Amino acid sequence: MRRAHTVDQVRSAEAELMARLPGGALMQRAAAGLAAAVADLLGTSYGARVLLLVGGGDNGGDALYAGVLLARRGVPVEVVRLSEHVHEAGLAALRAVGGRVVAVGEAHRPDLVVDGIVGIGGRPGLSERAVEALGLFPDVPVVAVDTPSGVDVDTGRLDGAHVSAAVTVTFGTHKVAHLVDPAAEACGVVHLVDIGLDLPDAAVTALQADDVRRLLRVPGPFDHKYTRGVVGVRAGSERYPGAAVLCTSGAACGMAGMVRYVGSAADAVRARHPEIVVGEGRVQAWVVGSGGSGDAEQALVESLADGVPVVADADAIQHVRQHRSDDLVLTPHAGELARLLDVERTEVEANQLEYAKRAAGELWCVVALKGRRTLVVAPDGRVRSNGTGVPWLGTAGAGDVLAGLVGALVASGLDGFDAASAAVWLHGAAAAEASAGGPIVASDVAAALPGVIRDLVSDG
Ligand SMILES: NC(=O)C1=CN([C@@H]2O[C@H](COP(=O)(O)OP(=O)(O)OC[C@H]3O[C@@H](n4cnc5c(N)ncnc54)[C@H](OP(=O)(O)O)[C@@H]3O)[C@@H](O)[C@H]2O)[C@@H](O)CC1
Ligand SMILES: Nc1ncnc2c1ncn2[C@@H]1O[C@H](COP(=O)(O)OP(=O)(O)O)[C@@H](O)[C@H]1O
Ligand SMILES: [K+]
Repeated sequence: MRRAHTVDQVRSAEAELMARLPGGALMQRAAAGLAAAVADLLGTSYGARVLLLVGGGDNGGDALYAGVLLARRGVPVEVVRLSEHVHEAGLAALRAVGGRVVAVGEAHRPDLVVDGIVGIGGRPGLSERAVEALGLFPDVPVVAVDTPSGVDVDTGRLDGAHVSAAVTVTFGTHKVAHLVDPAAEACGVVHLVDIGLDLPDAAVTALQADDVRRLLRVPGPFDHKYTRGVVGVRAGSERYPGAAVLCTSGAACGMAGMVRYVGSAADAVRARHPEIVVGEGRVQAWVVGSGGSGDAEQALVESLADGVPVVADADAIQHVRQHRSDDLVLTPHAGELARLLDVERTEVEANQLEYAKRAAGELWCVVALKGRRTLVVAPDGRVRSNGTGVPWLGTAGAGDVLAGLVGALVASGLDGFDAASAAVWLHGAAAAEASAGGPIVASDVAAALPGVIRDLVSDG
């Protein structure tokens, strides 16, 4: 499990640890991890240069002490100071090993820029001088120290100018901005350096393969189709029969013992999946709304009447205020969540954590806000951010497959929060597998699911 903590949580843990260690020890640990990551990126190329952009806080101190370690290994290091007062001892140590302070405009072209402008003490946005310094070598990759400067660390929002890093080296734990878009995208690849912090429960987590494996229910010797769970799908319409096929394809990933289908696209569903049973019957979970068009409200009402958990997708989502349940999973994209909350789509895209939490709290349900990093939020405020997937997954019908998959996992016995988080992980992994770097359509994602699940459960 990857864990992200808030700035306050990190500061308390740091204070506790610092009280037990000699002064400056944590900064030395951070700097050593940072220098190692930078050296790795520079590789063996002789004479590779590093430019440090250094602000007035301890983030700049980390950058300066990492510069010391790099300079000792023969790397030419230059520093642009972006504050009147930078970490004096760090600067003196760097000068002592040959590091040079240069004015903006005097710097040699570096192979890497190190962003030590601000870290967890930073406010969103950047000063004009910082923007100017970053603009000197726009094509040179940036390694961000702890967080890309300018992002809102506790929310993942972007508000004004910010660093876009190729790599972010962070200390002690991930921060929320590393796992929540749009800031997460600005972090590039995130590398965590352990500095020995003792931390409380995380604000945001990200499941890894082992976590998903532990959640999945593998059939035992005495299981049969009914003990494994039956998932019902009410999806598709005259207008969108394909959504019924895609949603049932996700449901038919093999994790439930049976899939039932109710709706107007029965012929298309049967033609693709002869194993799917058409017609009403007992189910352990319903999936409703994918491509449901005008029939979605009726489908939602009928599904809720069964008193089992319901996954509401697409057209069903806008009706959940009128038809409430306390065992509901919503799978909106930003546009659908915006409609539910009566705000603009761009607002939701810019404040993903806030709006996903708002909907989960207001409607007391699980919300999976789909996107590059899908966020799954429980009504009690727990948040999981998904790290699998590829941009090729942004293709019509991919959401229908996901809704069916969430339903299958709920029917197999997972609660809505675990089902949604495991499903988005598997869905993203299946997309990556199917894509292998190239284009895919939604059916390819569904087709790749059993193989991804097989590899996962047989790996453990
Ligand atoms: N604590 C620890 O044990 C450890 C901490 N570690 C490291 O310390 C970092 C936190 O250091 P920090 O607390 O000194 O804050 P930091 O992020 O450097 O910035 C604060 C300074 O920036 C300024 N400023 C703010 N916003 C700004 C903006 N938008 N644009 C420009 N300036 C802005 C603000 O000045 P102000 O404007 O408020 O006067 C203030 O001077 C942390 O991320 C990690 O790297 C590691 O060594 C491990 C151990
Ligand atoms: N840039 C992206 N990177 C990774 N995944 C993406 C990206 N864009 C969209 N996705 C994923 O693709 C799926 C699209 O679902 P959705 O928007 O509901 O499409 P549809 O309604 O056509 O089925 C979601 O699972 C979403 O998380
Ligand atoms: K930084």
